[in-house]
Amino acid sequence: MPAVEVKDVWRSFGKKTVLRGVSFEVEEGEVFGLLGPNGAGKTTTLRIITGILKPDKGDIIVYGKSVVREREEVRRMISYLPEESDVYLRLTGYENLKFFAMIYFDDPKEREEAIEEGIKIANLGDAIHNLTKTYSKGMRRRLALARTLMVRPKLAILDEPTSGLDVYSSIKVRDSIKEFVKKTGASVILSSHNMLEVEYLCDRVAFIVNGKIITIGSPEELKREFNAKNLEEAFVKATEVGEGAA
Ligand SMILES: Nc1ncnc2c1ncn2[C@@H]1O[C@H](COP(=O)(O)OP(=O)(O)OP(=O)(O)O)[C@@H](O)[C@H]1O
Repeated sequence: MPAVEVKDVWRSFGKKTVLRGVSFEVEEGEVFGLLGPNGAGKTTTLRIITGILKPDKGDIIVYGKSVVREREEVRRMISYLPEESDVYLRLTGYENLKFFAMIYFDDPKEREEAIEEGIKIANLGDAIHNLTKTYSKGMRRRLALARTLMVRPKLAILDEPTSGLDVYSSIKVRDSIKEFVKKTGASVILSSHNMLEVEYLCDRVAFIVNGKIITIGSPEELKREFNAKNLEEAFVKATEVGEGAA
């Protein structure tokens, strides 16, 4: 059984159809990337998988449970890093982690373990005890990622985890994601515009254009399929075909 089955998902906003029958599967322990031009429907797809948005048609099955019919059960398995996630600026990094651990866990031991895990993932050293309003963008993003992963979800959904970060912060974020998957065996679905990131992190990638999946494969398979030197070239070739066809 796949960890996640996205089945023929459709979604419109007003008259605009944004997702047109999106389907894909993600295995347990797999990092799956959604790549597509601006406005292709990546964030909408991710938000529908989390249950924040409802599909007009279709369903998503997460570890055997339907997002549409068993939303609460699914939500307990998922943790979501939105593209614009921010942290509470009047709290320290540590207090941010504690706050989220308190929302998530009733058991004090589980809470403490999550906070410890969050401190490790954020890897901010003594700055974890500083107010987050003094943090750089990269430090805030690492804290937001820590808060997302520390609760050990079975499925982490990460919307452009390194968007706007410099190369050093990006490397730290990517390494944390890799480490998380290795340690927990969880699945990850992420969206990104960064081809290097996708090649480094993702076992398989879906190219999405105009709300439709054009192709799915490992970075190596996609390069072969489009006779491309790198994923960027494969992406350009695939999306030109997709946009023309749409
Ligand atoms: N709540 C909403 N109301 C109306 N239109 C929306 C809403 N959310 C998304 N859209 C539209 O749906 C389309 C897809 O948006 P989405 O954010 O899913 O794309 P994306 O692939 O994540 O883009 P980007 O790479 O720019 O983040 C866009 O045209 C967007 O304007």
